[in-house]
Amino acid sequence: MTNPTLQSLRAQVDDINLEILKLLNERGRVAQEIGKIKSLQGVNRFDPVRERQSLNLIQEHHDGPFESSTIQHIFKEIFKASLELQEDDHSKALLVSRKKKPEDTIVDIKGEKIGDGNVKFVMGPCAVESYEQVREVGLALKEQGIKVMRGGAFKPRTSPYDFQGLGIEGLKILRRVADELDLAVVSEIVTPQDIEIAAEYLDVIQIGARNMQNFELLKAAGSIDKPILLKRGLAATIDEFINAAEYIMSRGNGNIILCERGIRTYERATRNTLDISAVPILKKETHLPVVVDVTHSTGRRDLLLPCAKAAIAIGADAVMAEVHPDPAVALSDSAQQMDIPQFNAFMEELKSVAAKF
Ligand SMILES: C=C(O[C@@H]1C=C(C(=O)O)C=C[C@H]1O)C(=O)O
Repeated sequence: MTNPTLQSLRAQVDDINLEILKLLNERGRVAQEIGKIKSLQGVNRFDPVRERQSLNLIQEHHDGPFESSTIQHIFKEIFKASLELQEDDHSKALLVSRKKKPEDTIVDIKGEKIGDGNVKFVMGPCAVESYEQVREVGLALKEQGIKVMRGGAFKPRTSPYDFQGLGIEGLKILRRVADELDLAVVSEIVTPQDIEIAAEYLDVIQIGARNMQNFELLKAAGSIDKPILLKRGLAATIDEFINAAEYIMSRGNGNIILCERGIRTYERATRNTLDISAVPILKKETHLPVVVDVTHSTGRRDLLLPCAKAAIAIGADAVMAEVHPDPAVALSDSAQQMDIPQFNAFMEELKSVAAKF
């Protein structure tokens, strides 16, 4: 049985809620008017002095039962929401967001269109070691009809004593093989000074996980006319990742491919934890194509295929993985690269999966 007093008190609360609602919206409209005036005057919308005055006035009239701090908190939330209302949608939506551009961005890499609805593959050795090594992998890619080859020339390694890459020499090898075999090449650049020269040799410039928030590098990448493959930082949230892409786009370069490559968690069974749900989130929040790097996310050869299948099933635009003619003697990442027969088997299986999506 419902208590009649409780019922009538709840009816009162409902009436008050509606009154508060009406007043909040009225207040919102007034704040919007104030916002328009401020925008005409060219002054900052956020006005902490004014907010302090309002809080003081509220405090003077406040006599419980709520704590003063509770009231201050509630009103600060109202100020914050009013401030957001004053910002037009235009300034709130990021350039990389779907809100800003509903249709998919397709990144054209020498005719290979990433993000056109068909799954693509970006394969190649972890590091460029020699012309012969890159050419052998390039030929295997060609056999499989793959157009885009990856290969590290500047290698940001955890230990300073590990192989650091061949640098510009490595970029030259990539270019030579790419020209000979009509491939496109992706490689990582680690400092803004190298961007211009790298652009001469590469078709896509990669910004690696460790540099995802190297803002000067992002700005430099935004100022050139080359597609950028941006990897998610090892401990970056999706929001930070999206904002890193915004750095590039806000400088004028909208040809960006996002790469989920695993994040650091407590789990040690894999090198990183592949955040597979980041793929549909990024596709929903942004208009940029998304690739999944199954090699770096798992660090395990036996997991490359199942994770690549998952990536395709969940809507990734491309799969990235590492191939080496002889992984056992590779100068980096020998435990996770595929040899050429393994790569061929991997591709055969994936192509049949990709055909279903
Ligand atoms: C509405 C204004 O803009 C902002 C919002 C405020 C509010 O909601 O009370 C107060 C100050 C500003 O930060 C204003 O300046 O009056």
